[in-house]
Amino acid sequence: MLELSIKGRSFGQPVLGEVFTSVERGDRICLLGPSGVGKTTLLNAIAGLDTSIPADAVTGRDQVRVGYLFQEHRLLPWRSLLANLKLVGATEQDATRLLSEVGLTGYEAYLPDQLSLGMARRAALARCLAVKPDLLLLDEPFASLDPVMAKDLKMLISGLMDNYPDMAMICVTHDSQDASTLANRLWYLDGKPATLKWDDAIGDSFVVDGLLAKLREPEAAVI
Ligand SMILES: Nc1ncnc2c1ncn2[C@@H]1O[C@H](COP(=O)(O)OP(=O)(O)OP(=O)(O)O)[C@@H](O)[C@H]1O
Repeated sequence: MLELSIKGRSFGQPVLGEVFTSVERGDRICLLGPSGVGKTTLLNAIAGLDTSIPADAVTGRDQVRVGYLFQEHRLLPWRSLLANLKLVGATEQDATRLLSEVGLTGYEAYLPDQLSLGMARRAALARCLAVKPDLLLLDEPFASLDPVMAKDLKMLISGLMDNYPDMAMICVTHDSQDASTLANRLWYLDGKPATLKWDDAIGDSFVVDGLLAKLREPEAAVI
């Protein structure tokens, strides 16, 4: 679906190094890596938001609709949830259904600021789905949520991925458990400049933890 041949990205100093990989339909990728390594930078490059990255570094993007769940919800605060979804092209019926899919039936007329953080994030997720994405980019969707809300959102995302089997997902997280709950593939980004030190299918959390421990060893091999 997408071929990445990113040559690098610097902000004064190099952040991303070469990233060559692909994303296929149905991929559920967890993107892990140390804080500040360049995970959001990579998502922005994939989404086409970073104009410093040449367009031909991500082949196939013209045919791929992207839904991007940013760290902050970015809903228009003066519009109702229903109106926020309609603004990106959803019909009234689809917007109502999507809000129901994320557990927000009854909140259609609410403004984003009238919601809890977890609810606002679910509303933003519904807006992502309203564009009928082929690729869902999730940037730390569970950050700042209490454990119960985070678990609910994880189950919601996992269920959505089952309901939309052709959709691909790249989810940035700091929690290796999320990789085994949500993903079938792991990207581990590390180094200065950062490259993918691991890009492969994954198994359970025990395997992920062991793998990450190995990758974090200073002499870890670069793939
Ligand atoms: N617009 C920008 N201008 C200058 N520096 C930037 C910009 N965007 C990112 N950076 C720098 O690039 C590096 C990588 O940032 P990025 O947000 O991609 O990391 P991250 O892995 O997503 O971090 P975290 O896990 O803490 O969210 C950081 O050192 C950051 O300061």
